[in-house]
Amino acid sequence: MNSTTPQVQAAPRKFAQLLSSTRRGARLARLLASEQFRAWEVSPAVTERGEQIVAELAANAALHGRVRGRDFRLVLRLDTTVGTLRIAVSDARGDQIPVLATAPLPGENAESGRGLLLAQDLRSWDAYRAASRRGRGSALSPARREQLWPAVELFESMLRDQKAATHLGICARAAELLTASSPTHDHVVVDEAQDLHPAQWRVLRGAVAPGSDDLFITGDPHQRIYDSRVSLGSLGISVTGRTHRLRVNYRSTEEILSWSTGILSPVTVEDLAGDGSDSLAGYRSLLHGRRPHVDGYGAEQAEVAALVERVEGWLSQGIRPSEIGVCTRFNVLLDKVYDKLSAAGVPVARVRDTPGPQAEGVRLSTMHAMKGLEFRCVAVLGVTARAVPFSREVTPASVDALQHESDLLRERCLLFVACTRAREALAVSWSGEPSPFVPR
Ligand SMILES: Nc1ncnc2c1ncn2[C@@H]1O[C@H](COP(=O)(O)OP(=O)(O)OP(=O)(O)O)[C@@H](O)[C@H]1O
Repeated sequence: MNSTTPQVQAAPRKFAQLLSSTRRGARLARLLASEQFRAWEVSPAVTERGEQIVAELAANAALHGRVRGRDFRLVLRLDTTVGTLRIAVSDARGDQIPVLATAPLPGENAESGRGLLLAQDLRSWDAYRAASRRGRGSALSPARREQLWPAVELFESMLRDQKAATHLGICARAAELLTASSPTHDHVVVDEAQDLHPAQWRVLRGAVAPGSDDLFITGDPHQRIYDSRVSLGSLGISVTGRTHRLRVNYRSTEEILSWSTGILSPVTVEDLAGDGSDSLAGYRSLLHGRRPHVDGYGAEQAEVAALVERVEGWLSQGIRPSEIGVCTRFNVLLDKVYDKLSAAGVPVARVRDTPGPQAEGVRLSTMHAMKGLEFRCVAVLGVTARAVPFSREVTPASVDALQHESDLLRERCLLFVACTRAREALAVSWSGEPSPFVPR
């Protein structure tokens, strides 16, 4: 059996069909899936990927898992709780279970461990075989690398066939072109540096010649919400003796700041340059206000109802709707908030629709999209043990203990980012069991 899960937002549905283990059956699987995605109004981008996945898995079931007279099974499922489309193809050979990998495949976003290929700019089998994971994450054995390499080549050839490229692939190519040419810029200013991938750093490094005023970099390692661990020195960016730490916060009140700092206080965070640890010691605000409201509810409905009341309370104090931000881990809960606030006559606007500063409406956003924003009042909803950390985003400790810790830290930072968007008032809530990251 094979399965995979591209991301979408859709209502809960299931489709299951038995098909003959033949080329014709595999073709039919693709057509049926395509029809089903259309009926479910799945976005064209996800439909396209979904069709390819069904075609690949069904072809494998017909080719490698064939048993005369037995069908293979296609199951499509839209999961509303987290907004995923799950595709499962079970071949007819239930007696021959494939060997499961004990470690996850590398993703795109880290210097070592996940994303090794682009992070270290590895272009050939020889380079991949010799690459070091720099003591982070569990090492991949030569045998496992040998298994993985054909998948890398297959992926790249599929991209070539479709004349497509990944974002980081384009960065790698851009860096290559810049390295081969003269620098294109005199100065480069970088913000939110903590979330840049090594492939993106290489583009910036290539754009400007090393010098005293080459790169001006700002970032906060406590706000790292993507898996981008970087050693700037190894990318030719020297920061030693050139850094300045900003310790006064002019955005949030001391009450909001010290409560939010409690989210990160149990852990150590690697510094921006990737050569040591950073801390929030001495980080302070000159502003004062009320302590954050931190509340648990028995059910999500009650939590959303309380949010509506809280927003109405803020509005009655003369705060404009656009000065209020509401965020959640997932769009599913955000949709419910949207409906309830609208039903109560409160204007709303989604951050993903990039409303201009003049646009009316309480801003609704996922925690990820809150990065870099600020509001007079912020409500962070759905801070449950199930959502933060979100287990599907966390590598099991049994697979890779170091990656597990790193994934948990990223989820912790996400909550920190969401809470520190508030200037004057912060309300944090959940229903059922609270997130273990909520300070006690
Ligand atoms: N020296 C200052 N005096 C008064 N207000 C300031 C000062 N510096 C910044 N601010 C205010 O503090 C808030 C945060 O500033 P800014 O967005 O530059 O911070 P930041 O470090 O980029 O934050 P983050 O990385 O968390 O998004 C803004 O509302 C800004 O106007």
